[in-house]
Amino acid sequence: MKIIEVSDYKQMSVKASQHVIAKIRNSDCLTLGLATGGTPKGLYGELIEDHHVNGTSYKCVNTFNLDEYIGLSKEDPNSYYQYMCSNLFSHIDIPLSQTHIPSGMADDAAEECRRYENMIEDAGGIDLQILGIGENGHIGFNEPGTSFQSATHIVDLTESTREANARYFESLDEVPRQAITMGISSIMKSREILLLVSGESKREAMQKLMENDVTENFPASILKKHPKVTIIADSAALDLKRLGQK
Ligand SMILES: N[C@@H]1[C@@H](O)[C@H](O)[C@@H](COP(=O)(O)O)O[C@@H]1O
Repeated sequence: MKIIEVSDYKQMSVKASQHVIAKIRNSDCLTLGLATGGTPKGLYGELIEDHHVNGTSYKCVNTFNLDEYIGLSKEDPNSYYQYMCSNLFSHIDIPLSQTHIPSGMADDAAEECRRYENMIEDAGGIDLQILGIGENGHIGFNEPGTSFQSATHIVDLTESTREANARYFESLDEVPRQAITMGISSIMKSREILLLVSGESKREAMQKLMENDVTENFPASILKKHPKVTIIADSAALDLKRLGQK
């Protein structure tokens, strides 16, 4: 894992956007894995600005999002579909038909998981996956204890994850209890991974990621086994002195 330390959230977003833009510009056709949450919002803002200023085009980019809440329709303001439209898709030239997010309203959620996993495979896999990390080490919505072999699947969200995400909802009661998420094996199949980590609330997770063994109790630890992971972390999330790296 290569770690790039940046001063703050803005610099993390700028650095990440440079990485993504270079990748888009250097490929004929790119498949991006996208994340939601507060962390990648700044990255998406930078991509939008670059699209307007420098004209980077997304006409040949395909996207697959990591996850979606079960029970929220595409129209729901808290769905990840809406998040992606308002934070990125509506502001760039990507055809919506090339963007993919699991459906949280499928009659048969298990079938939707299989369909989604197959779609990623049929598209030739993910070239670059953007990831954030939960305070408990979750990636996508893969909570501690998730099998490293897991493909796209249905998850019961932990109370701590529901509480962490409650800030986007009117109340904790409104936060869905389940989600569809790409599995750990789906994420690990990506050819490259870019993990973004910002803020003091992620410091403990970052420390565990650096120091702990690879264990299903801390899902992000699997990233140590991936051949091409770059972590861009700000100094609030990194405490390099404590980690003995400075
Ligand atoms: N499913 C998402 C994850 O993909 C994200 O990484 C995590 C951290 O969110 P934030 O970036 O807001 O801290 O939150 C959610 O649970």
